[in-house]
Amino acid sequence: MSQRKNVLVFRALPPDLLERIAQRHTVTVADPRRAEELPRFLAALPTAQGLIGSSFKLDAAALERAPALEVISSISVGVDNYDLPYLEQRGVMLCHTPGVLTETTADTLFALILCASRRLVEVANLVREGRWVRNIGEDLFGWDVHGKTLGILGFGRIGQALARRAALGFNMRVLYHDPHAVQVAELAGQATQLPMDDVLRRADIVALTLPLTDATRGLMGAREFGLMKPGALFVNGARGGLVQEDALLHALDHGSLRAAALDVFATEPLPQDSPLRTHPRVTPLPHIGSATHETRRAMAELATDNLLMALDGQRPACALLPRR
Ligand SMILES: NC(=O)C1=CN([C@@H]2O[C@H](COP(=O)(O)OP(=O)(O)OC[C@H]3O[C@@H](n4cnc5c(N)ncnc54)[C@H](O)[C@@H]3O)[C@@H](O)[C@H]2O)C=CC1
Ligand SMILES: O=C(O)C(=O)CO
Repeated sequence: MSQRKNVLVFRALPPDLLERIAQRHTVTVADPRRAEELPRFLAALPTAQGLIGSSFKLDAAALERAPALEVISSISVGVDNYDLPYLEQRGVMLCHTPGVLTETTADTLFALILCASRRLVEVANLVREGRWVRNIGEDLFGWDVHGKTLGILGFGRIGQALARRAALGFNMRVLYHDPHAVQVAELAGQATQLPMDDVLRRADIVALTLPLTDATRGLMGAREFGLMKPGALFVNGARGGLVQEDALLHALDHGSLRAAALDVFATEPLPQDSPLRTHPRVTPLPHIGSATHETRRAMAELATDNLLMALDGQRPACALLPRR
């Protein structure tokens, strides 16, 4: 039996998974985003050997307070909340949850495309608010999705799952840009790799499915929105920091972007005074890409497995750091 260690759980876990961890290790549960739990979180950091959670920025300054740390098990595939060079230099293991959320997140992205194109929220509100008093007219018509060209920036797990839905289910042409992508057999002939600017110029719908890193921060700015086709739809299901939000708003109000469908924002939760919250041509979602019962459960299970393996001195398949 390996040594009992200190685990700090910084996001709610299902009780049975918490119990699995508690059978082997000493657990503190404290969500630093709740003001009343922050003192407990800070008090547990100095002795924590394992951290498990998500949606909280753990930068070098925060992690300096955790000198005993051996592993962070993130309940997410995106790892932009962590300072990777710092973790690497300290030799802290970082694990994440790739794969188990791919299909659900691609479903969400496709739902966003359909929602914004067919103006589903707008017309549902019309019915709810008792404003459906005659047949709707052209002012509320939407735009077809089938047969259009979808541009995908980031052709990894989620980008490819989105492409499958588009090409195989909706007869769409798929253009993508990804410096590291390999063509997937089932999409051969239906998805074409192009330079990013060409994807932007030619797509009716542009979707972001790439990670937020120092190299991709602010990727979509005035120049990039300016390259997009007049009347195009912009969809972000990856990270808000990929987009210069002022440039997006400018493209909506003064450029020729038709609409934006966004699951993610530079600051989350979206501030009350953000113009993106109420813009009539923005469909905003509260970062629900992976938020189904089944998928969140699968993510929590995988993250728990990763944590327990790492604390046992093994390297889980989902370890990103230390690099091999
Ligand atoms: N909205 C939500 O709830 C969710 C958001 N995400 C976000 O989606 C991202 C992607 O997830 P996966 O598909 O699993 O990751 P992945 O690693 O399988 O795919 C990302 C792809 O982006 C590519 N890429 C990197 N830099 C690029 C660039 N400059 N231009 C074009 N492509 C570039 C990579 O080569 C890779 O193929 C995550 O990092 C996360 O931030 C993931 C899950 C849920
Ligand atoms: O896993 C991620 O990166 C998310 O954004 C939430 O599922």
